[in-house]
Amino acid sequence: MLITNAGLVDGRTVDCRIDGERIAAIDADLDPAADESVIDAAGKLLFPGAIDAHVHFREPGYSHKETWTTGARSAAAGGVTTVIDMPNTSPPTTTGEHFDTKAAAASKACIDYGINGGVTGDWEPDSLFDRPLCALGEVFLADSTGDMGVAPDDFADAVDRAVAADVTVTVHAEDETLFDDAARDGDAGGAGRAANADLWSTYRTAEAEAEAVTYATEVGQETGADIHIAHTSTPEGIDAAVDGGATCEVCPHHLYLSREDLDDLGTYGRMNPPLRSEQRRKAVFERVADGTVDIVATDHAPHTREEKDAGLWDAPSGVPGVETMLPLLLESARQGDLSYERVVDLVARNPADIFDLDSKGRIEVGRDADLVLVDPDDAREIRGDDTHSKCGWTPFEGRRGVFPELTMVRGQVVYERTPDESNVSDRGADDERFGDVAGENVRL
Ligand SMILES: NC(=O)N[C@@H](CC(=O)O)C(=O)O
Ligand SMILES: [Zn+2]
Ligand SMILES: [Zn+2]
Repeated sequence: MLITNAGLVDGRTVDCRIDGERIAAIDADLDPAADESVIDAAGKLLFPGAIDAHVHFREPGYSHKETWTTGARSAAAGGVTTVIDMPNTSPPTTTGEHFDTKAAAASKACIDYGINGGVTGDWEPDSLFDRPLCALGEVFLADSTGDMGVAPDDFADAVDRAVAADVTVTVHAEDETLFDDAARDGDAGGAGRAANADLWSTYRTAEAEAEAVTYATEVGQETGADIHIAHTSTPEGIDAAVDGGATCEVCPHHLYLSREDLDDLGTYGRMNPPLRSEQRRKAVFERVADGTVDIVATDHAPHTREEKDAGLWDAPSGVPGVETMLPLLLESARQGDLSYERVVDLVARNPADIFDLDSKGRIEVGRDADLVLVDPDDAREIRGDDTHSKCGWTPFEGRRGVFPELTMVRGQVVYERTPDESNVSDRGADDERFGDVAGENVRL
């Protein structure tokens, strides 16, 4: 297959030949062979497939929220060609046997995936490290969905094991002892409690994040571990990660939403760590735009509407995001708030480097043909109804995103949207098609 006249983020316009699963040639002018299919990409941008290093695809155990089929389709429709899945499923991915159960579920995905191992008081590191893990984590320094919080000493022991196995440790960094319990205990409750969603941000303090990041990086420096801090939500957390020699990640919701959105979102804006002030959000965005932050990943954490329609203290934490990450970043690039090169660094190049995905993350001869074709001017309204996650809602309703027209995993088309000239239509089932390629574990 030949993709012709494709714009790359470095400013070149190239033809790109795909042979089997790999990129075979990139040149200004390649002649199509007699039997070669050609995609004319004139006016379009070609990106390396995005790598979402932080998703919760929920199987096994919570397939009413998401499955590997629906999660992977949602990813493909958003230009994500590789995901790394977190261990807070049921059973949790804390033993070799439980890893195998998840691997069987993941084999239904139409995109590639890594499976992380998890840590609890009764995990089985021997059997777990025997399996093809992508990374260890997220290791929860505070309880979140799944109640997998670990004590600091258990964390340090787990990091030792990860160093011995030469595996990166992804950390959920919040220090529960610094939560503002008075915010929770003082809430009068009663009707309309969901309107108090801002209390979640008061409760899970910014200090709790910065303190836990510092602790995790200290353990990392003592042991020589590669520490990756998940979902940093504050400038203080990001700076503590950088100062401590760790890599760090920011989620789209902490980039594009703040406490000011909670009146509208209610419990649909409850996640861990929580939304922060508009001032902090801007400081986080600056650090993403200027290269301080290593990656953007989604923490795609779907829950059903029924589950979210509860009082603030009962609703589950987490929001979906795998389908809207690249579209939101491309809209920021369209607006001039981020460079296209930076977008590629954040969602492809850097996650590939941090998680040792050697065949991914760059458009280069010999690498996997994980590719995303985009019309950079085609911004559309984001609507939960149009997304493919089983949960069917998005915290970004009504915002704009630049969605892919075509997504390819190792040379196979996994998502295609028929281009629509009117530029005002929705994305909808009629003009979309999914391929049924089986994804592969990136560690096999
Ligand atoms: N972020 C969240 O609020 N929720 C995540 C768990 C997590 O990443 O902490 C989930 O699995 O629902
Ligand atoms: Zn987390
Ligand atoms: Zn998470």
